[in-house]
Amino acid sequence: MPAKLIDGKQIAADKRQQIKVKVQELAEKGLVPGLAVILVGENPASQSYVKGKIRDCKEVGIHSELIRLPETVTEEELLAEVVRLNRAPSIHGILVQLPLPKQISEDKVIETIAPEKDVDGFHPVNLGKMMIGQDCFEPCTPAGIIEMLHACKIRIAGKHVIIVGRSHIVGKPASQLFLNHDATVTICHSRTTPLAEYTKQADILVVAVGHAGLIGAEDIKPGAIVVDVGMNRNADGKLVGDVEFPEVSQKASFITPVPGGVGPMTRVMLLENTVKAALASDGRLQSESR
Ligand SMILES: Nc1nc2c(c(=O)[nH]1)N[C@@H](CN(C=O)c1ccc(C(=O)N[C@@H](CCC(=O)O)C(=O)O)cc1)CN2
Repeated sequence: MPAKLIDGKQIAADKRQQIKVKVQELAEKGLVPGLAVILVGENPASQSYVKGKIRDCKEVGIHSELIRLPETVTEEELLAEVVRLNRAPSIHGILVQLPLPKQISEDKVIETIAPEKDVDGFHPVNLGKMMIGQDCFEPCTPAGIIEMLHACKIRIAGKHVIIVGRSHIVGKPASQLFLNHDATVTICHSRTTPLAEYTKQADILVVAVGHAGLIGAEDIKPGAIVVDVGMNRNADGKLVGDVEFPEVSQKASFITPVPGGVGPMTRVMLLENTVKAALASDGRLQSESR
């Protein structure tokens, strides 16, 4: 029987609706959540992702500011912008779109964002808190994956989760989040050989490498739950994941599509983190933020 589709687009749309209601309630209490997005340069993919984030904010009533800086901006100038936003009372969340040009240290930029405004969840303070199970901003892609599994009533506790990819944005934080949800976690990467010997053991397989066609039907066990985080353009310019969807969907029990799977969830978790940051900033409403 073919796998059930995990419809990230629909799950994210439902969640946006809930967030919109929450934002309206907060606005009535005098709190309008605010997100600042910094976009450096003209990378077409980044421009399109940022446009989507600003559109999402408008849809749910979050105040947004887009700060565009040229490709040639210096690290000092970018850091000064982050410091200004750290101090801006109407801004509760700051996101610097990645990747950044090579003259700028991404680590330095992320470490300059105030942890309480780090709605991307990339600051070492938030990553450290996540590691020890404290309340924090969880990185949007891993948090979105957990959220979509919950929405499909897929139990995580006790499952063997195999994550292929060890990036700071997805693989590493995803492994920690799954562990926090009582999964048994294995991380695989470019030096893991033979990869298929590992992926075939997964109850839940998360693939976040950026290599089209990396995982075929022979690489999974029957009934596995497959989450495809990959985003690649094929020869026809079509967006595809890391998983061979037509064949893998015949063997898996659940599968996420690309597009329409993890991507929309990443976007909606940013809105959720921004509302959380706004709530935490307001002494009157702090009890609602937990
Ligand atoms: N500061 C950050 N930079 C980057 C992040 C991030 O979480 N924070 N993640 C990625 C890009 N990204 C968000 O910024 C992102 C990528 C893709 C999507 C998405 O909705 N994809 C759609 C397809 C879009 C298309 O057609 O091109 C989908 O999968 O359906 C959302 C967010 C790197 N940088």
